[in-house]
Amino acid sequence: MSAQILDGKATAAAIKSELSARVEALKAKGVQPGLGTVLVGDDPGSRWYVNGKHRDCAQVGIASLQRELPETATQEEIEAVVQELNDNPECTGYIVQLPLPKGIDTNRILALMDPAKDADGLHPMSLGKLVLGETGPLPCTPYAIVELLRRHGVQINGAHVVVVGRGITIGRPMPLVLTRKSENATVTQCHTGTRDLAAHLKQADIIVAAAGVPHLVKPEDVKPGAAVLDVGVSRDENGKIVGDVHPGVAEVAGWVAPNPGGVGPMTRAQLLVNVVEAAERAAG
Ligand SMILES: Nc1nc2c(c(=O)[nH]1)N[C@@H](CN(C=O)c1ccc(C(=O)N[C@@H](CCC(=O)O)C(=O)O)cc1)CN2
Repeated sequence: MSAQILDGKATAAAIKSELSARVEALKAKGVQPGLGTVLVGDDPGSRWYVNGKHRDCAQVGIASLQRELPETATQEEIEAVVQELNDNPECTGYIVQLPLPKGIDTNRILALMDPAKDADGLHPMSLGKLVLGETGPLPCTPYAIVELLRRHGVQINGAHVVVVGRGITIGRPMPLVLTRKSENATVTQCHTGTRDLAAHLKQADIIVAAAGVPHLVKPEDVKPGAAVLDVGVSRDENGKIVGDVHPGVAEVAGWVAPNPGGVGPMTRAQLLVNVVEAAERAAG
């Protein structure tokens, strides 16, 4: 038996169509949402993600403000762009594309952003709100994962979720999102230093694989019927994505979020949700 697909492309398209109506309603009140992006350096993957975010904005009626700096940009030059977006009234929300080049203090850049314009949920104040159970923007990929599961009817309430990874955009915030009363999951956080990862994975109703280790999750590690979301990105010698989940897992799991085509497109859609929600909050 083969797993059902958690189709991120189709689900993202549905979310974007819902957002178009909400953007129209904002415009009718005289509010034009505008997403800013800060891209530093020439990593082709980051450029692709940022261009995709602006294509999405055009589709739903959100204005775009694109800022680019060379790989050699200094901390001060990046901070000047962040300050400009903080002060720019046309920018209602923005993101700094990660990772930043080596030598740049990422946490200092994130902390300098106006928290009211944090579209990524990665400002220390937004992460603090998440810990405290207050309303604020959620980090886009954890938000995307919850929404992808919810819209496919996969039960999160009471589920045992094993998250593999501890990076800033997924692994760290994921358990905070899943253990909120509204999601009510029980979470085990694993990472590349976990002893006997397979024993933890075997217990999971839902697996979120975000370690960046090709084919880390193998078919024999997965409980039959579990939902498995592949969020790891490694590249083979031809530049093709190799995920954290072995293709054979689809024969054991009940649900699989493929990579590409699963959580990635949903991450972009949830960024737009954050932009629209912030504009709605500001419009009152
Ligand atoms: N400031 C941020 N930086 C990064 C984030 C983030 O949420 N905020 N997440 C990732 C990159 N990312 C968004 O920025 C992202 C990753 C993947 C996709 C996506 O649609 N992927 C496609 C495949 C694309 C390919 O072939 O390379 C898919 O999964 O189908 C969108 C956005 C790190 N940085």
